[in-house]
Amino acid sequence: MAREQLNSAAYSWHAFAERQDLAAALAGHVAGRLTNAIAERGTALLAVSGGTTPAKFFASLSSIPIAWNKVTVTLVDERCVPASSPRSNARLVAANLLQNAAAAARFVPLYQEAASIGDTLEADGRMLRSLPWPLDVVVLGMGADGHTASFFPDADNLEKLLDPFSERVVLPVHAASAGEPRLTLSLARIVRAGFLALHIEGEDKRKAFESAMASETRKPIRAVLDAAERPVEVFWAP
Ligand SMILES: O=C(O)[C@H](O)[C@@H](O)[C@H](O)[C@H](O)COP(=O)(O)O
Repeated sequence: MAREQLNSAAYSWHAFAERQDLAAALAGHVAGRLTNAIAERGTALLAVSGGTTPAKFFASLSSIPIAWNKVTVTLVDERCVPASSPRSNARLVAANLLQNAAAAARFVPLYQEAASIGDTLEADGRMLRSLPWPLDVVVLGMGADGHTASFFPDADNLEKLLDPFSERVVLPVHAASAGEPRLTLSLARIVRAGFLALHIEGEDKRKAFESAMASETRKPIRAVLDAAERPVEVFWAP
């Protein structure tokens, strides 16, 4: 059960005593939204984040018996590394989400090895534009620096990444703090999602989120909340 629920115009806060309880609750919400989308339009489009936080949530969601054969899964962002790399978000999703019932889902990666990032972008742009937009569900993570997706505060094209009116689907990211070059869905695509969740764990991230909400300096996570068409559902556990 959620321990506390706080609301503001930009977000709803759902706190859980245990990370496993959060994983089960978030998985239930996401499965319900995907099922509604399939009922309404015959298909559902889900974008998930990578990193170290989502594994429990992915495992819980993978076991829920919905019409996964009508679900397309893609990534919020990706490191520009081969799918065999331990840094790959596609590898994380394959190993943790596209299992059990969810193995029937279609997965569309963000990054495909190519001669250059430019070639990748062109191929991705074509492939991703063919997806059944808009996103029905997006699950974001957040770093302690207030980044989400690959909207890193030190990205050399941050203004373009955070443009809520961008026509772009996927954008390249070069940021010293990101490690390798990244690809990310544009903020404009993310904020139109029917259900936008932020999944964070630990005291550091709770403090980072609260700081980003209170700070005059607009962190990327705040830009997403401000531009979101619906309140963002924040799921947090210690
Ligand atoms: O590719 C990524 O790393 C993610 O998409 C990124 O946005 C992630 O959600 C945050 O960096 C939090 O990562 P952790 O879950 O590892 O703290």
